[in-house]
Amino acid sequence: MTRIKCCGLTRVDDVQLAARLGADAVGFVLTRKSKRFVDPEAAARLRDAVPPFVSVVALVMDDEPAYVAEVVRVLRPDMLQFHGMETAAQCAAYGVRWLKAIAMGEGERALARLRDYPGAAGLLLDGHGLGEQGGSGQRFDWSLMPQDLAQPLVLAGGLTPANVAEAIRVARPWAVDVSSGIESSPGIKDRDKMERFISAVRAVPSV
Ligand SMILES: O=C(O)c1ccccc1N[C@@H]1O[C@H](COP(=O)(O)O)[C@@H](O)[C@H]1O
Repeated sequence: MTRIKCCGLTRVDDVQLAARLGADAVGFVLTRKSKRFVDPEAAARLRDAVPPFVSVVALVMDDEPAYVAEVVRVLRPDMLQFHGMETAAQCAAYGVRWLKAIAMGEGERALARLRDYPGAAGLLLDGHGLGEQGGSGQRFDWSLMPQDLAQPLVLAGGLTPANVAEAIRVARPWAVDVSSGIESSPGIKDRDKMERFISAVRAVPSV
């Protein structure tokens, strides 16, 4: 069964809907560089709407260590997602399990970076280019998804209700992560798109 993370939530209703529909994780974007930014206190209020057994992921991107420490203190996320140029040592500095996003915009050349984060709980392959911002709906060549890594891989970037089943068949990820593909506008999730996305993932037979 492919796990599902819905990212970039800014409203309690969307958090509750994602959980009701069966999302395994919800993501809050804590970096001010994003159109989906929520501050640590607002994210903590959203967290209070997350039921048991649904994970809370806090996304940061090349943010100051003091700010990331504040996010950890106020929000108490289950996991941090580093979406910038952070090193493994920087990601590991907070005593919280972490995911590292790998920018797959340059195609095959990006694969070398997958070996740089042995301490990550998982690696998230996103369609943006190195040094560019994620969450922009860009996809990459799913056939580049490695099948021989020990760490769980999360597929992200430009996933939608219409393409996610095919993406899973090609890339065979541990989990998928979606933001813009289930939105009506940045940070505002669309009920119908979220329902169709989660149904499409669940309909793919396990391998
Ligand atoms: O969602 C954002 O605003 C964001 C900002 C900065 C870095 C990453 C961001 N989102 C992450 O990007 C991927 C793909 O998103 P999309 O489905 O293509 O819109 C996903 O992991 C989001 O968590």
